[in-house]
Parts: sequence; C-alpha cells; structure tokens
Amino acid sequence: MAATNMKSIDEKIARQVVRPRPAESHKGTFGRVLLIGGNKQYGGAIIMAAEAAVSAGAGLTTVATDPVNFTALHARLPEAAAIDYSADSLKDQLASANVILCGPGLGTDELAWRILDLVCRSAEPDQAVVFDASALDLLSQRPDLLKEMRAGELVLTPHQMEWQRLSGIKIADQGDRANQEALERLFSAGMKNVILVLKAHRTRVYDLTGEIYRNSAGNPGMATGGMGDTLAGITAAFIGQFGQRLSSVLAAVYCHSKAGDDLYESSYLVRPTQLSAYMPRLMKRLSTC
Ligand SMILES: NC(=O)C1=CN([C@@H]2O[C@H](COP(=O)(O)OP(=O)(O)OC[C@H]3O[C@@H](n4cnc5c(N)ncnc54)[C@H](OP(=O)(O)O)[C@@H]3O)[C@@H](O)[C@H]2O)[C@@H](O)CC1
Ligand SMILES: Nc1ncnc2c1ncn2[C@@H]1O[C@H](COP(=O)(O)OP(=O)(O)O)[C@@H](O)[C@H]1O
Repeated sequence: MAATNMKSIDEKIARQVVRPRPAESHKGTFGRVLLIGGNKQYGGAIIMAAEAAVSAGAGLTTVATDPVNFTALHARLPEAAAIDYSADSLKDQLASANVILCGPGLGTDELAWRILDLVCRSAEPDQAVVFDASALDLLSQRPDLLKEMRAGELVLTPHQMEWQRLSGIKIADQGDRANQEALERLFSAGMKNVILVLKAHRTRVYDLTGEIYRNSAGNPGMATGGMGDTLAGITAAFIGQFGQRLSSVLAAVYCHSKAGDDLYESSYLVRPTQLSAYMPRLMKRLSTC
C-alpha cells in the first residue's frame, strides 16, 4: 500500500478551484451533466441532485428518470431537461455528457441493473462518472463492473453503510488503512483517476495515490434525507465546470458542508433544497475574496 498522508479539506482548496467565470464563455463551457435516477418511489432524490447541480453551476443539466417524475421536475427545476431513463435516447445522452451521475433514487430492480450496465459499458476516457446511492448498492453485487470501466474519472460517494456493502468492511472497522486497501482491491492497478468520498460527520476522501483528505466542515443540521443526493449533484457540477481533477471533488465536499454550516448558524436544521439555493452566493464569495 502507498504511504498515507492526511490533508485537510478546507476553504483554501475551495478558493483555488472556485474561480471567477471567464467572460468569454457560454453554457457549454460549464459542463453537460447527465443525472440518472429517480424511480417511482424516490423521484425526490434525483430532483434534489439535479437542483444541486444547477445551483452549483452546471452549464447544461439533463435528468434521465421515470416519466412519473417529469411534472415535478419541470415544476421545481425548469432549468433541467428530462428524458425517460428506459428509452433508447439514454444512449445518445450518455454519449454527449461530460459528467454522468448515476444512482440517486435509482432503485435496484431489473431496469436499474440495465441502466447501470449501460453506464459502465459506455463511459469514455473524456467523461467522468459519479456513482452514488442505489448504484453503489448494485455495484456491491457486481464490483467487477468497476474494473472494466474506461471513464477518465470515477467518483464513488458512499455513506458508511453503502461502503460496508461495497467493501465488506463493517462500519466500526472503517479505518484509513482498511479503506485504502479495499479501494485498491476494487480497482485495477492502472486506474489512477478513482476517488472515494466516504461520507460521515467528517467526510474523508481517498484516492489510489495513498493521499487521505479529511473534511473540516459540516454539522448535525445536515443529517436530513437527500443531503447526500445534494452532494452528488454539486460534485458532478464542479467536475463539469472545473475539470476532472481531485481538487474539484474536494472543493465540492467542502462547499456542500460549508453551505450547511453557514445556514446552521441561524437555523436548527438544514434542508437539502435550502443548501442548494445558497450555493451560488457561497461560490461568489469564495471566488471573489
Ligand atoms: N426523498 C427521496 O426520494 C430520498 C431517496 N433516497 C434514496 O433512497 C435509496 C436508499 O438509500 P438510503 O440511504 O435511504 O438507504 P440505505 O442505503 O439502506 O442506507 C440506510 C441504512 O444505512 C445505515 N447507515 C449507517 N451509517 C450511515 C450513515 N453514515 N449515513 C447514512 N446511513 C447510514 C442506516 O442506519 P440506521 O438509520 O439504522 O442508523 C440505514 O440502515 C437510494 O436510492 C437513495 O438515493 C435517499 O437519498 C433519501 C431521500
Ligand atoms: N452529523 C453530520 N455532520 C456533518 N455532516 C453530516 C452529518 N450528517 C450527515 N451529514 C452529511 O450529509 C450527507 C448525507 O449523505 P447520505 O447519507 O448519502 O444522504 P441521503 O442518502 O439521504 O441523500 C453527507 O454528505 C454527510 O457528510
């Protein structure tokens, strides 16, 4: 195993990543993000992820979901386009996206398996893929799918139970050495652009170089269903506009928690949708001073 070195995920990293927008730009400059998920039961998960992606600056956002969610999505988020995730057109959308987020509210039925398989097989080296929630639960039954992927960057964002399912490490035993060894087992030696975001009170980020990063922000007001879907959307948006780089993921982790901390100062709890609505102001502040 590579040597480990703990670094803090803090405002300095976020400021380096969240820079003022270039004047000569257009929506295509800031990433084409495709979000896949939201079955009949969990439409809210993919809508929250999409709202976070739009609010965190994604240039173009498309949601592939169960058609039962279209009306709610359009009413809540007119900035996003919608397609049926069971339709053939998903292939075209997968081909044209820069960043693909797969999993929030996807479920684990036969259709979810088909979609996951398509995402794993079609991702290209110029694309980043973020796997969250249900996608991680499916991958815990077929981890071999990860080893075959050609995506330029792969980001996994499990909470501790999802990581237990994927890695086999019980929550109580999820120490840094065990986590890193599991990450190395899950991926081929040549796959360098793999990032594990292990969500918790103090989220930790691992990669295959052996570096470990610990978040310095976050609070219990954020312990609300949908908060992870929101982080996944912010992460996809940051990769889309700031590039396939570890620093984009670290900045997303920090900004998500920092937004939560700012809101928690005057509120007993933080709703994911409020956090998303606050993101543009936080990003403006980080980019200008
Ligand atoms: N509004 C919507 O549509 C929403 C839809 N959602 C969608 O639901 C789907 C299922 O996802 P899921 O996360 O709810 O279920 P699952 O993976 O079984 O995990 C829960 C289990 O893990 C345990 N646990 C232990 N440690 C933990 C930790 N640190 N963080 C979190 N959990 C921890 C926890 O333990 P316990 O509560 O018993 O302490 C419990 O046993 C998925 O597609 C998702 O996107 C959600 O996004 C919410 C909003
Ligand atoms: N007590 C806490 N302190 C700091 N951050 C928290 C706390 N509880 C939850 N969070 C953050 O909220 C998010 C929850 O993610 P997750 O459990 O996947 O939510 P969901 O599946 O409901 O979307 C993570 O980013 C986690 O770090």
